Parts: sequence; structure tokens; C-alpha cells
Amino acid sequence: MNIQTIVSQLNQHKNNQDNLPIASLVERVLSREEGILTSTGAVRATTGKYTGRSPKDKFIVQDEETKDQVEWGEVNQPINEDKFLNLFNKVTDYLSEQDELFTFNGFAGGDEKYRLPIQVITQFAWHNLFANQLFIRPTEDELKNHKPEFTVVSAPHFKADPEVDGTNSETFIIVSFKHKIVLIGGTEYAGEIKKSIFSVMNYLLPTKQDILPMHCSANVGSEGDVALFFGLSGTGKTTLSADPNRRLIGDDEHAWSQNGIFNIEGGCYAKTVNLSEEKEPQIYNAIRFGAVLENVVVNEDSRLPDYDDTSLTENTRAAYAIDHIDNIIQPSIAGHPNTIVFLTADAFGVLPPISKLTKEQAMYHFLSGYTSKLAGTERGITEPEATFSACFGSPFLPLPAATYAKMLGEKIDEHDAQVFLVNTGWTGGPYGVGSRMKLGYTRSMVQAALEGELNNVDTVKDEFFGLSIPQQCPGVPSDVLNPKKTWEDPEAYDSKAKELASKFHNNFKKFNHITTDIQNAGPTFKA
Ligand SMILES: Nc1ncnc2c1ncn2[C@@H]1O[C@H](COP(=O)(O)OP(=O)(O)O)[C@@H](O)[C@H]1O
Ligand SMILES: C=C(OP(=O)(O)O)C(=O)O
Ligand SMILES: [Mn+2]
Repeated sequence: MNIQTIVSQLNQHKNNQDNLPIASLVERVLSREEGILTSTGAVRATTGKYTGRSPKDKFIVQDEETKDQVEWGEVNQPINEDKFLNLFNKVTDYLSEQDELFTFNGFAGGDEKYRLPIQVITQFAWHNLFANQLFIRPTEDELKNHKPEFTVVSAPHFKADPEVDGTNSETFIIVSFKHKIVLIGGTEYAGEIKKSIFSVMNYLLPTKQDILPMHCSANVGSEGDVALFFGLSGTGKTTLSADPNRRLIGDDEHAWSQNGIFNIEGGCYAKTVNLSEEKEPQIYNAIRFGAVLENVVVNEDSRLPDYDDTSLTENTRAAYAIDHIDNIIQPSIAGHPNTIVFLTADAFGVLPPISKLTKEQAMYHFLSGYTSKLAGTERGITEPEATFSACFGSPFLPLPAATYAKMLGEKIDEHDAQVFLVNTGWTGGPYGVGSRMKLGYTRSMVQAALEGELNNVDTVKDEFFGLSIPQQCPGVPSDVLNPKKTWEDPEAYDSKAKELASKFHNNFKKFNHITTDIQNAGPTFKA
């Protein structure tokens, strides 16, 4: 049977709950005992074994359409069409036997001209509530004429048999661009649903519409000045884009067209570890009725969430529609970016907390995509792991990094955007010795950068990375601006800085086809 016929059959399932209002979805989450109501008004669900994304279980169907376009490798693993069709049949048979199914019809892409009509069919009510919060909701009229151009099918309780199904484990996230399907099974982590549509957009926007998709957050100031914040997970995209002085466009996924930028999503997905009203008031207050808390520990009696409890995972999350934040811009569209911030959480503690990049350095750092993954919280583990993830988002990029980098470079040139590198990671020493940069300092630095206050201040060129470090910034002690001065032992600083510089050079070897002016814009220290 044809794929579209099977999808229609799921839509016609006798108990398919189609675009239920939020209150009804919440009721279904509770009555099906998928989650509990918390004191905030948000529901809380847990996800068992998978509390984060599962990159080794992600595949793209290799077919005539994708064969020569996709950058095949560890991130984009190929699976053949027969295997996909076979698994699709099994998953949809499994779903059709469920008592109830849930469908969300809506959009990805805040600009009507470029948006992708999508459908999300889920086994769980709470996953549908998640889709309702994260994607763009249709108006009543739009819903009547809605024709999905991509469908996510999510069956978390269906487990694959790797031997037969060609997967790596019981879990799979498979995209078929030919059949316009994302097939998810074996994992309950809701982030897969939104990030798989992001991957789809990362393929479709550049290849079909000449638009640059970006793993970044965005906000806009009172003068219409637009800022982007690129960064890998945990670097501060969501936290720093929620700014009482600027209107939020989105916290994670955007696209840059010839008209300006637009949010791909309709909601946010914030980390809630150690969340406090004092430090992150906007996010804290966004957690209310309609929102979904994922893997947050909740006190059984008081039903109060305990954001400091990481016993289920460090990666606790809150999903909420963008209008849960007060100062937003809607629709989530704005002009061309004036300022671009690359966020990195440097656990070596050697990168300056803020530096100004030349256009070549911007390209170098965009391709490098450096941040640190921290070792677990086990005692005794102090060594951070440097990771380089091209374009600050390689797990979500089906095309070669150079494709996105070239587009970004052209746009930065055309619109003369100033790029800053901001280290939200360690200061005063590496992880285990120093401490995380105070959020208040980072906020002050970002504010100064966005208000143009760093344009004309004195800068010093740092000796290992060749970065221009502003010497004054309102609200930040000048010693904090110069990382070496925050270390007790300057020689220890030098040796860590050299270690990181070498890692940059090693990583950049794979970009040997890139122009030499960009290759030369890396760390000035060479072993
Ligand atoms: N100096 C800092 N800048 C940004 N975030 C910080 C800083 N110090 C601590 N944090 C914490 O780091 C986390 C950043 O996560 P988040 O903003 O969700 O990242 P992303 O959206 O890029 O995945 C938050 O929990 C935030 O409170
Ligand atoms: C949801 C995710 O994104 P981020 O951590 O960047 O918010 C993720 O990487 O699973
Ligand atoms: Mn985020």
C-alpha cells in the first residue's frame, strides 16, 4: 500500500484525536496516566531510558533524491528504502492497533511564504501536547485547508529489531525525503520530534528555497535591531535570548531569507536544571498551564517541581509556546541581523568571555563550532571533552557544513553584521578548578555588544587565539574580560590555551578546501 494511504488510514483511526485543544490534551495526558499535574499548571512526563537525543540511531533514507546531496557519515547514516518501508509498515500497523492516536496539524516556519505544513501523529497524548507547544499552530481556516507536506510518526513503545530492521538498536529516528516522513520509535524523549523537523528544514530550505537555516536563538531590540545567538546544547541560546529589554523571536531554530529572519518553531524548549525565578524570570514564569515539564522531579505531596534535582537527568526540560514569554514578536519574523553572537561553553577556561571577530575569524569559528561537553557529574572526573560541531549544529545538518558556511558568509558580508564570540563556560581555571562565568556578567557583555558599546572601546589581541578582547564593558570587572588574569597560575593558563589551540588546528584539517584567509584566521599559536 502507498505511504500516503497508510497515513490517511492513521488519520481515520476511529479514535484519532485531531488537533485537540490544549485543555483536552492535558486531560488526556492525565487520564491516560502519561503524566502528572504540577503546582505550576504544567504537566510533567518522564521518558525512561532515553532522556536526551540518540544521535547513533538517526538515519536518512538513501535514495535517488538524497544520494548525491546528503553528507553521509556518522551524523547522517544511510538506510535503504526497503528497510524503511518495512519498518514504516510495522510501526503504522502497531499504531493502528492502539485505542487512541493523536494528531497535530500545523507548520514549521514562521514566514508564511516559506513555511512547511506538517503533521505529527503520536502514540502519546503528551507528545502531541509537546508538538502543539513547539510547532506553529494553525488558525481555524488554515486547519480546514491544511495539507501536510511532511509527517512525523512517533511510536515510542514500538521497539525495532536491529537484525531485521537495519537499525543500530531498538530506537530509530528515520527521515525519508522522498516519502516526506519522519519515523520515530523506541525513544520517548520529545526533543527528537522537534529536532527531526529541524533536520528536515536544514535540508529543504537551502536546496529548494535558497534560504539559510541556523541553529540559533534570536531577539530584536526597540530599534528593530536583530541579534542571533548560535551555540550547541547548553551554551545559552535559550537563556540569553530571553531578555527583558528585547523581544524574543525564538530560542533555537531560525532561517535567514532575502527578507530577513524567521523562527522555524512556535515555542521554546528550555533546560530547567537549577532554574530560578531570580536568574531566569521569563523562563521560570513561562512554566504554566499548557507547558510540559520533561524529566523534572516533582514532589509527590506538594506537586512543586524541584529544578535542582537531577536524579532523572541533567537534561531536564520545559516546553512552552512562545506566547508564554511576555515580550515576543509575532509572527516570529524580523529583519536582517545586525549582531551575531557565537556562544561557546569553554571548559578549558581559556577563551575570553567576549571577543570581536573579523569576517574571516567568524567563518573559522562557525566551521569549527567549538564547545565543551562536560564529563558526567561523577566525582574525580575533571577533564572536559572538547567538541567541534560544525555550524554549531552538525547533528542536525544533512548537507555539507561548507554549504551553510558559504551562505552565512555571504549574508554577513551583505548585511555587514558584527560577530562576537562569547564564552559562557569557565573562568579562573578549567572545569574543576575555576567556575562558570556568572550569568549576570554574560548578560552585561551581550547587552553591551548589542547596544554597540563595544564598537569603539580599546581592544587587546590575545596571544594564542588572535581574538580582539574589549578592555571595558559596563557591569563587568576588567580582569574578568582577560581570562589569563583570572587564573592564579599564568603558566598553567598558557599550557591549557596551547592545548586548546592545537585542538582547533587538528579539527580544522578536514576543511582543507576552504580559502586560506579563513584557514589562517584560527588560533595564532601553532605547535
Ligand atoms: N554565563 C552563562 N551564560 C549562559 N548560560 C549560563 C551561564 N552560566 C550558567 N548558565 C546556565 O547554562 C544553561 C544554558 O542552557 P540553555 O540556555 O538552555 O542552552 P541552549 O539553549 O544553548 O541549549 C542554563 O541552564 C543557564 O542557566
Ligand atoms: C533540544 C536540543 O537542543 P538544545 O539543547 O540546543 O536546546 C537537543 O540538542 O536535544
Ligand atoms: Mn535551547
